[in-house]
Amino acid sequence: MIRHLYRLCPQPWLLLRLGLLHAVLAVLQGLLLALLVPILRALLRAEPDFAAAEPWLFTGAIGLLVYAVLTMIASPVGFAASMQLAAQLRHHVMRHVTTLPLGWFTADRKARLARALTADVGCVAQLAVTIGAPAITCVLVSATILAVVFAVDLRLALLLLAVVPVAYVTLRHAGRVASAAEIELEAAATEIAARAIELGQAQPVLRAAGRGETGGERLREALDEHRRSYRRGLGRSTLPDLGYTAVVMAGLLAVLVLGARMLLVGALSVADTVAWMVLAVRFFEPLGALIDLVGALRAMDNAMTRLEEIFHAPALPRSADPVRRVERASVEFSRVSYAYTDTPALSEVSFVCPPGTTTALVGASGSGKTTVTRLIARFFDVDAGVVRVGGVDVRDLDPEVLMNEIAIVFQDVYLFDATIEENLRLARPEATREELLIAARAARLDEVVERLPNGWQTRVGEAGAQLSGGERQRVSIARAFLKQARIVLIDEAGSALDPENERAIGHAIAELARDRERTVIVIAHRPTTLASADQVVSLAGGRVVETGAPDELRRAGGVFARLYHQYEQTRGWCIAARRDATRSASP
Ligand SMILES: Nc1ncnc2c1ncn2[C@@H]1O[C@H](COP(=O)(O)OP(=O)(O)OP(=O)(O)O)[C@@H](O)[C@H]1O
Repeated sequence: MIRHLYRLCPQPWLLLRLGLLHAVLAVLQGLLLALLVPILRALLRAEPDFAAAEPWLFTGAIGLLVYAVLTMIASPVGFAASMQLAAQLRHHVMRHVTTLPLGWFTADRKARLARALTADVGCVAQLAVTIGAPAITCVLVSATILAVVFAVDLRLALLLLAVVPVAYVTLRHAGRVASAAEIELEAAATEIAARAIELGQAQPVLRAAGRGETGGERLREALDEHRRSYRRGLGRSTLPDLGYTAVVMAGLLAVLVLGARMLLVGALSVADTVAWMVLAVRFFEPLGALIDLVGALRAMDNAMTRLEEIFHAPALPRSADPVRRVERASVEFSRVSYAYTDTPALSEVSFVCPPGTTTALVGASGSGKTTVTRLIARFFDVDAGVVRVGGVDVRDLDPEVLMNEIAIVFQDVYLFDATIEENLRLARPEATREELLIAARAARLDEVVERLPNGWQTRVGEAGAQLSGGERQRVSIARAFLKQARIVLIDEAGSALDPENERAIGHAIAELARDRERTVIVIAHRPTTLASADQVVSLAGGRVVETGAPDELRRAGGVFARLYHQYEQTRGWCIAARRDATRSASP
């Protein structure tokens, strides 16, 4: 367990100091109790010898003073160690998960991550101090008393020692049972977290289906299972816990009976018998307390194992000598294949986007367009082939350099619950006010900001809920401008936006593409975006079926021509529908 903790906590100095402090306190406590032997021998006799007891009493008083001071020091050290450990662990986990491929983030793993950052880190940081330290004290107090008794009376020491292996075996068994119960309970708690997240995310769907109130069955099942796990765990732990307590109590009873018998037969003096009884009680008392600590220690060990599982999730490999400069903003796919599961999402995909051009990716739903953009941003690594940015394999590029070169405009833009300015500055925190305004103007975000009650300081709400989908996308496009990334990946909204957002976003994308320094790759749905692209890459079933200039492909009458026709028709219907709606609304 200590090795476990050391592996997880790379700077364990505070913890080490705390452990040492508690070890000293425990040994001191044992030695102070040992003073009882000479003190009682001097005082419990027909004519008490105060002079003989005096130096021991004085030593005891000094010892108690030192003990009190060390106890006072231990408390803030424990608090600081717990805080430091929690901060280190959380930092460590967060740094690692940012290097994981996006495929790692399944719903269950996200729930596990949430539990790891809250419950597991909290458990390790708190228990290492509140349970680890008392456990050291319990073991060392008993060990010191045993050593003292060895020095005073070998027979009594051997008697105490005889209890230790039996207690150890029963304690180990109780610990194992508690550990298994904790693992089961934590799995049930993680399931609750996953179902709660799912219930929150699925609210719009459930309400649309009229099941807003009844849609929580899966969460209810998870809660019931948690309750059952808890009960099962309690049931399983009761007997081993009682077994251990019985061993300790039996040991204490045997020792007390033997002490009384030795007194009666004259083998022990009254003073030694009283000292022996006190030492025996103080030997067994901490041993007995270990049963309450062992469950918590096992829980802490399990939490560390779960944290380690996250650390063992393989990060995207980093080149030992990464390329730190991208010369050209070109993007190239060379016979790229990729599969999320068994079915390939992309097969042998090849195309080139020269620097400063705009490439429109088209294809039916599920044809692999989003996967292409994810591979450029290296959310995952290809199974075969190579993705190159500026002529360099993205796996050889420094991840930070790659991310600096790329800006992504998703269809569903996630905004943080902060002000609109803070959300924009995420792209470049050091940007000047002037740069912020230029980016906002280019993305037509300035019109949105003007309308908001607190302008730039308006909070956008959780996940940006205060803004419409189109407005959120404008924030995302403004981020791309502000970042001055040379490669921009855009997933244009497929569903119809309101006319104002549609016009604004159309202009903003055209503005992005106008810059001849910038390479734009857009999953395009709007005929104007398609028509203005330098080239079109048509995908079907994860393969490239056509590449060429939009006009050429329209004349060729293939996949692109069909899709283009469909998009035009959809737009036509939308415009007609809007016109009808406007007419019927007018008096
Ligand atoms: N995270 C994932 N896990 C498993 N399979 C996935 C995942 N994401 C996409 N796929 C599968 O990979 C294939 C390509 O998906 P992709 O999202 O790239 O298509 P797309 O052309 O962007 O579709 P759409 O236009 O509907 O967004 C599909 O068969 C899809 O089901």
